[in-house]
Amino acid sequence: MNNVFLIKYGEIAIKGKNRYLFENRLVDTIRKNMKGLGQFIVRKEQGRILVEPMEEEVDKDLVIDKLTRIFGIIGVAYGTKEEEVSMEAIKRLALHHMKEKCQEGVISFKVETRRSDKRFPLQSMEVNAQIGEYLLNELEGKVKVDVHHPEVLLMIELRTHTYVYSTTYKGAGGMPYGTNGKASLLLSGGIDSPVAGWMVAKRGVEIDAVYFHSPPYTSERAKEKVVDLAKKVAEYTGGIRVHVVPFTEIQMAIYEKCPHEQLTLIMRRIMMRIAERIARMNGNMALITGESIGQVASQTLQSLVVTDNVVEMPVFRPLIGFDKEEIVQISKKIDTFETSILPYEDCCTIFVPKHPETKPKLESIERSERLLDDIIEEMMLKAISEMEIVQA
Ligand SMILES: Nc1ncnc2c1ncn2[C@@H]1O[C@H](COP(=O)(O)OP(=O)(O)OP(=O)(O)O)[C@@H](O)[C@H]1O
Repeated sequence: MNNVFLIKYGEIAIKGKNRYLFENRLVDTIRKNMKGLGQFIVRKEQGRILVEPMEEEVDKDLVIDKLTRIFGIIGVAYGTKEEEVSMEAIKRLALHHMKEKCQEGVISFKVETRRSDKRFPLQSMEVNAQIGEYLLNELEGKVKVDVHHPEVLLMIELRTHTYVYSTTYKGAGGMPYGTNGKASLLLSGGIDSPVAGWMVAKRGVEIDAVYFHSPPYTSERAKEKVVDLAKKVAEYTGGIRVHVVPFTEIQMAIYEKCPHEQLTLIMRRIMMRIAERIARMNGNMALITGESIGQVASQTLQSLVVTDNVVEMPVFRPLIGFDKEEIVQISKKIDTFETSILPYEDCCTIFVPKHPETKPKLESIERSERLLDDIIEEMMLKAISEMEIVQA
């Protein structure tokens, strides 16, 4: 009898001929994320992925915490396994499991069997009945069957081997990371952009991040905060590269040359242009931001349209229709909230105009940007050549 983690996956099971590619990717991600937690065998078996510890001592809670963060997994069960598929094997596992549950004070149970190996001579219902009866006899007086509200739902899975468990922990859902192309996230130190990145990564898109840093107006701590946020999101993805782009000179130039009510928008458009170039350098197909309609002046519909107009790549804004409270809820769930609310300055807030334009006209913004024509290309190239890449 061995301990085993059974991985249940959802959507990828319906991907037809591509199914094995998605499964293999999920197996790879699991292997990668288990590093540092011990030695494990990770393998596929008829619609499940099994993670088997090779050592006696594993921190079960830590492993479950890691596994339930991996995109593509909908549930993780911790149970026991016997090599053979037989009534004797099922009985050994079931009795062992229910004895442990009795010690925890459990008395009522129900047996449910999944028989993916149809060669097994008994039907699922017959297995349920026979194992139920066996447990009642073996644990006489200590347990009873309750088919409506059992304290323990004892699950038996008959695949190439026999598995028994009773608790399934909810997984992150979504699609296996890296199965849906690559995109660049414009990551600031706020609440929204880490959530936006997490949401797109959850759909299987591999992400890297671009952060615009404006020393001395933004401190080293502000930069570390952004890297910390990327690390939090990386707990779901298995690592994120953060491109830290020096932005002070560009910001000062905009401040000196352009109308102040247009500062934020022009700055945002230049951020987009630089991010698009970095994305191309990395073979990425799209940009991601944390904007939602109407949240601040630079996020009115008109502003978003003017921002998009400067790049060719599609810009994904997964939070577009979300209220702040809804975004906060997700950021708490994925554990970025506490870091996001740390009070370090943001390069956008420092140069914020007193009266920002809320209904910008593209022609007017482009006219102002022409004031930067003779310097901006060189400045953008310099910023990209001086950017620092931090592995989060
Ligand atoms: N310094 C920066 N570096 C990289 N991206 C940025 C930066 N500042 C803003 N962005 C991008 O622009 C979007 C809008 O920024 P803005 O400051 O208007 O919104 P916000 O509500 O503060 O967003 P967030 O909470 O993500 O900071 C952010 O979600 C982010 O994607």
